[in-house]
Amino acid sequence: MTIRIGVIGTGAIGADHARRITQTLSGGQVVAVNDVNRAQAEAVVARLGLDAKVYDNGHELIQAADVDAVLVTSWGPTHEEFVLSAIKAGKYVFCEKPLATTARGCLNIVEAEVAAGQRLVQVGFMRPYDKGYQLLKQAIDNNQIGEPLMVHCAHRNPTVPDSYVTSMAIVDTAIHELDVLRWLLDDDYKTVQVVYPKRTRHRFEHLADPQIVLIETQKGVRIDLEIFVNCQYGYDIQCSVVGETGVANLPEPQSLLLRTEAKLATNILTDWKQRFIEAYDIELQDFIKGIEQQQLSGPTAWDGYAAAVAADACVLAQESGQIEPVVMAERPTFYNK
Ligand SMILES: NC(=O)C1=CN([C@@H]2O[C@H](COP(=O)(O)OP(=O)(O)OC[C@H]3O[C@@H](n4cnc5c(N)ncnc54)[C@H](O)[C@@H]3O)[C@@H](O)[C@H]2O)C=CC1
Ligand SMILES: O=C1[C@@H](O)[C@H](O)[C@@H](O)[C@H](O)[C@H]1O
Repeated sequence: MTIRIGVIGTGAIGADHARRITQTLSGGQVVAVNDVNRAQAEAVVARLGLDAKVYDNGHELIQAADVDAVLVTSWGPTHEEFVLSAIKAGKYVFCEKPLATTARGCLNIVEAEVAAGQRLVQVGFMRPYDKGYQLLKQAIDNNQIGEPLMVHCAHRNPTVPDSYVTSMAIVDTAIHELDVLRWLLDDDYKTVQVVYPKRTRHRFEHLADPQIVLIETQKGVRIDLEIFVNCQYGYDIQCSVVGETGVANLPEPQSLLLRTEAKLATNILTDWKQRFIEAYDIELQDFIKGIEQQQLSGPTAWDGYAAAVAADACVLAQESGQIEPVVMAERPTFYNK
């Protein structure tokens, strides 16, 4: 059985997901694409040699009888309407982060999915599929470092475009940590605060960069998360969990270690697409497998909501300079593990 997939938004990650479905994964075929920039959708069809219809409107694509499942990879503010439309049509939907740009928007999706009575939504949080994060989780779950007490994280991008504004450090970038740390620690968040170090000169005037997010979890773990999106030198993701009896560090991506010209050197990646390439493959393969088995198991709409609640609190904290509470709705039993 081949799952017929429609892709809404054929920009950077939409095109990359279409490529992996077509060239790397099994069980799926891209049969429909849509982008507000039609020429871009047509270019992706041509470049990947897809046998896919180009739709003028994402909602029409969702309704199409020959589309079994939908990938929402358009800009964040459009996600909620497309995911709701897919749920209404009873179709499986993989939505890139953020599930919606506000917690309220995510809750609308949660409520629609619960009312549909079936898990239809998987959120594109790929880090729980990353082998490095899985090793970290095993170390914690197997009590190799004792009870986690503190986590030190860094999320560094070499540069960002000038359309990137201060709140995007949270809703676009830190959202990955806000998701993966809940999963890693099996915990939820209690409070957040954002503090601003000295600003780098390698940024646009409107952007506060870097930023440090300070988080307290419900179990009392303290997290410091550095977001530095114009760090110049590479795409660098760090995570170090300090427990009562040891420390577990996120492994570096595999890279050749060179001894030459009196130097010990290894390359640092510069592109998020490469850093998590395997995790993206595995998450989407898992989505396709989940549809085949009619049981999705990846990050849920509730996970999307939980990250968004924390993100909303962080954005408030960016503006207030205060410690802000993270207040979640009660989790529907539908999402019990
Ligand atoms: N999981 C991850 O690591 C990553 C996730 N993302 C997420 O994926 C989404 C897309 O990001 P990128 O591909 O980097 O952006 P992009 O700007 O390269 O592509 C987005 C595409 O969506 C199209 N689009 C916008 N509104 C639309 C609408 N109403 N209907 C149809 N098409 C529409 C745009 O024309 C554009 O081609 C964002 O939500 C972003 O946060 C992006 C990069 C990495
Ligand atoms: O999701 C992503 C981008 O949208 C975001 O802009 C980057 O900061 C992240 O590192 C990348 O993983």
